[in-house]
Amino acid sequence: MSSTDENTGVIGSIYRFFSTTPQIMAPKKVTIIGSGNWGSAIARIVGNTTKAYPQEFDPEVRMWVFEEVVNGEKLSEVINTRHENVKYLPGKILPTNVVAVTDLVESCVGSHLLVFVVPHQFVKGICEKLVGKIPTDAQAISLIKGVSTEKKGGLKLISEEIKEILKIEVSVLMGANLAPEVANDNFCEATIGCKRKATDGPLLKKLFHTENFRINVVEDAHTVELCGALKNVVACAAGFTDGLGYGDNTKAAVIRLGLMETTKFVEHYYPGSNLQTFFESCGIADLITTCYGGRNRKVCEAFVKTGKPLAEVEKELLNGQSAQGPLTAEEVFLMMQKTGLETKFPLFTAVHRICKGEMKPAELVDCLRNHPEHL
Ligand SMILES: NC(=O)c1ccc[n+]([C@@H]2O[C@H](COP(=O)([O-])OP(=O)(O)OC[C@H]3O[C@@H](n4cnc5c(N)ncnc54)[C@H](O)[C@@H]3O)[C@@H](O)[C@H]2O)c1
Ligand SMILES: O=P(O)(O)OC[C@H](O)CO
Repeated sequence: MSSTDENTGVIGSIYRFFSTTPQIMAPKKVTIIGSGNWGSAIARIVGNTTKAYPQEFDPEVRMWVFEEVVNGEKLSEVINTRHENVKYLPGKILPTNVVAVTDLVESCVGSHLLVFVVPHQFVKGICEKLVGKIPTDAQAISLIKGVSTEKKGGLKLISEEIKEILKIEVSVLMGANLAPEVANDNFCEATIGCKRKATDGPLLKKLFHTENFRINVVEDAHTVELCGALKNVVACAAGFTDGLGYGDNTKAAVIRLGLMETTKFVEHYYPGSNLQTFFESCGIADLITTCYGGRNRKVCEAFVKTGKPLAEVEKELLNGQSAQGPLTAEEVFLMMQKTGLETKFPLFTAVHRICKGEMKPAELVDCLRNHPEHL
């Protein structure tokens, strides 16, 4: 269009109308990528908030389901007819506007808000399948607690992995959120880490904030995400000390030393983090809940008590759910090893070595006793 067309006649009027009138945004379509224990619990919230804010969100929420057959029935069909994820969140009804879709690409086509909530080892493969299939102006929020499985050294967050592959903005949501308790509508808090807090924060908050799920939005997204990932490693240590028969004082020491290592780790990889972020739900609160009530704790306690391999106890205790701590401990250890940092993080390192059978669980307490925080 020439500058003359912009200023004169009917075309000029139309041009001026569209360039001066605020754009009416179409309601955004939301897809939940994942339908495990947390994916299903969050679908109960997102299904309701999208209905409550029709100007902001399209009320139909698609949920990508990794198909499996449960008691002779396809899980996706059970979800779409009885509105219950009978395998990963039995006994809790999902809102009827949450629709299970088994084709990943189909579940995301036209969606402007992608909620990633799968065990972290599956993220890369999922994102690669979505390249070129989602709107270029889509954004994502990751609820995944883990780090990238990329093993070439250096640290890569899950949000960075998603952003790198899909070229979209990625925020995170972490917090003290045991899925069964959230699905029970018990009061709790969560933290959204959003680098574009002013522009994206309000919409993301609307998608998750409810009476019983209180959201705080902060800009320090790297810290929020790393707190979520590393607390799973600390939870393993808590499980080991539980398995060894130590009490709550020992667990409190695990939590405190785990927090000290977490702050140091974040400071090493993302200098300039905000100390206040560790006092959000994603920080100290998640450490507490996970070290008392989480699956990582449970599996690691049973590992010590039974002497069975971790994979076996996970299978026996979690019915297809996944404990992310041992894998995260390995990924974190490999990153630290590259730069000779492992001695500075003895708790993280010990968790990895115990999971791998290179160290006896009982040696963890020596490691806590000689922790650099006591020197
Ligand atoms: N469960 C919780 O209490 C909770 C709370 C907060 C955050 N999180 C985090 O949320 C993320 C997802 O956890 P979750 O509890 O929803 O999952 P989950 O532990 O219930 O994992 C099972 C899910 O993995 C899927 N799956 C299995 N094989 C797959 C494959 N090859 N490809 C893709 N998916 C596959 C299953 O279909 C199922 O949906 C994790 O990072 C976890 O740390 C969990
Ligand atoms: O059951 P876990 O150990 O995966 O922990 C679940 C949540 O992350 C707790 O906030």
